[in-house]
Amino acid sequence: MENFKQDVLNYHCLPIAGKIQVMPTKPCITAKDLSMAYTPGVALPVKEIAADPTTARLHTSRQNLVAVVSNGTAILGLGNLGALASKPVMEGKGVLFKRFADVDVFDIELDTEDPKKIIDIVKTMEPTFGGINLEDIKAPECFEIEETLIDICDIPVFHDDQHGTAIISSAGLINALEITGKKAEDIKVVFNGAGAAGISCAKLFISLGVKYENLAMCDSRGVIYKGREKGMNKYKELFALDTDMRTLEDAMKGADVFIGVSQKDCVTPEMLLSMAKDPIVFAMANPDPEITYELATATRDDVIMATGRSDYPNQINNVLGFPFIFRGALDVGSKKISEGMKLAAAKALADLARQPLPKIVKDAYDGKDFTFGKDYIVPKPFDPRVIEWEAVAVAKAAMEEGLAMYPIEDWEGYTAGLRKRMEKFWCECQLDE
Ligand SMILES: NC(=O)C1=CN([C@@H]2O[C@H](COP(=O)(O)OP(=O)(O)OC[C@H]3O[C@@H](n4cnc5c(N)ncnc54)[C@H](OP(=O)(O)O)[C@@H]3O)[C@@H](O)[C@H]2O)C=CC1
Ligand SMILES: CC(=O)C(=O)O
Ligand SMILES: [Mg+2]
Repeated sequence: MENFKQDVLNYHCLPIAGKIQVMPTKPCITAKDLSMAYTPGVALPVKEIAADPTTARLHTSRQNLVAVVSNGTAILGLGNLGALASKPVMEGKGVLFKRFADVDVFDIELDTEDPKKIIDIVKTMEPTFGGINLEDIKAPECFEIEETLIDICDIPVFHDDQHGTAIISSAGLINALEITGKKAEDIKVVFNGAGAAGISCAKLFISLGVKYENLAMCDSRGVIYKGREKGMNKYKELFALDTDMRTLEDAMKGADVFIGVSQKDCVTPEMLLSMAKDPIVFAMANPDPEITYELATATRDDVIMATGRSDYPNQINNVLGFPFIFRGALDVGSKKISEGMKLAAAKALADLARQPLPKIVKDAYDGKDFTFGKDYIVPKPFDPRVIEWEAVAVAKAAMEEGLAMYPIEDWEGYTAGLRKRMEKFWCECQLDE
């Protein structure tokens, strides 16, 4: 553990501080290059864009540039540690955007908790970016911020902790239900955490067929029930149950599914033992889950267990979402990321996990094979097929909903282009046919 700590700090510090840098995409070596990149030549694209703003897509890097915006009020499960402390996570999101989907990122850490200020700043930055990924902004402020920005911006605005998490956990749920033979309409689901991630996951679960009355939501004060007065807001109110249950312990009895988007160690072995047969447990608090993988699997051998971490089976983490969802949305020039696009992403991920694994993925995981089942319900982030399945599904859904400004006609060509584009990250590997 001590070694890992030092390795992580060294990774961040050496050989240069931080995890991302800006690189030019054009040479600037000769006097002619200089006169084109900068004045006088640069005046030409300026005039083109002023005359027709859509040409910014051709003359600038805007269409491939996403702002990862945070104020550090809900950094992972570590809480409100402020804008500056959130920067390693936001740089990390930038690394993942680039590494998994070749999307460029500026991380923007805003030193304010005032939703109106955040809305104003982000809206003002719209000319710079092709999309906005909000990150680690706590509930309930995150809802107002995202809803308003979606309304007033002409580029996709997506709060990753809400929808990224909802998409991946929906993919995991679809497959865990298939494995256990349970049906969405019949299951009892308990949420621990009624913030950004919890509320959004619950909404997407409802779209998958889970019934409102079978969904018990808990927050730091326990079960959210009708008539509760303390610690409520209009988003929690949507899920208030007519029930006598008051504690997480009450809610867990007989439940089929537990979704943890709260804090570490909230779930005890006794709670897990009180769940129904073949329980599905997604303990997604980061970096430490609501119950550890070791404890959960030692407590019950029929559990389907997932965490948000990469060092255990079944990583349910929004890394499987935001890079690929933005890739698809940016490529068709979608102004929004709709419910249809989110569901398409979830279904693509669920379908992909059912396919046999190519060699490249086994190689990335020390030769291990993963077959669809209890310990492999969602694809691995290093699976190069994720971009082809998920970005394509998202782009197609945007087109079907009439949201695409730049529709794609040649899907084979687009998919081949994605594969080519990612080759620089996979240069030493070969895909099995
Ligand atoms: N695996 C993944 O991909 C992701 C995981 N997460 C994880 O989910 C967690 C929440 O993130 P997010 O929704 O953005 O944060 P928010 O701050 O928006 O919400 C946190 C919620 O957790 C509740 N909570 C806090 N402590 C407890 C507790 N002891 N018992 C029950 N509920 C509790 C809060 O209750 P109250 O409303 O009463 O304050 C609140 O409802 C974090 O641990 C984060 O790392 C988030 C996004 C993605
Ligand atoms: C994964 C992530 O976004 C979080 O835990 O907040
Ligand atoms: Mg987050």
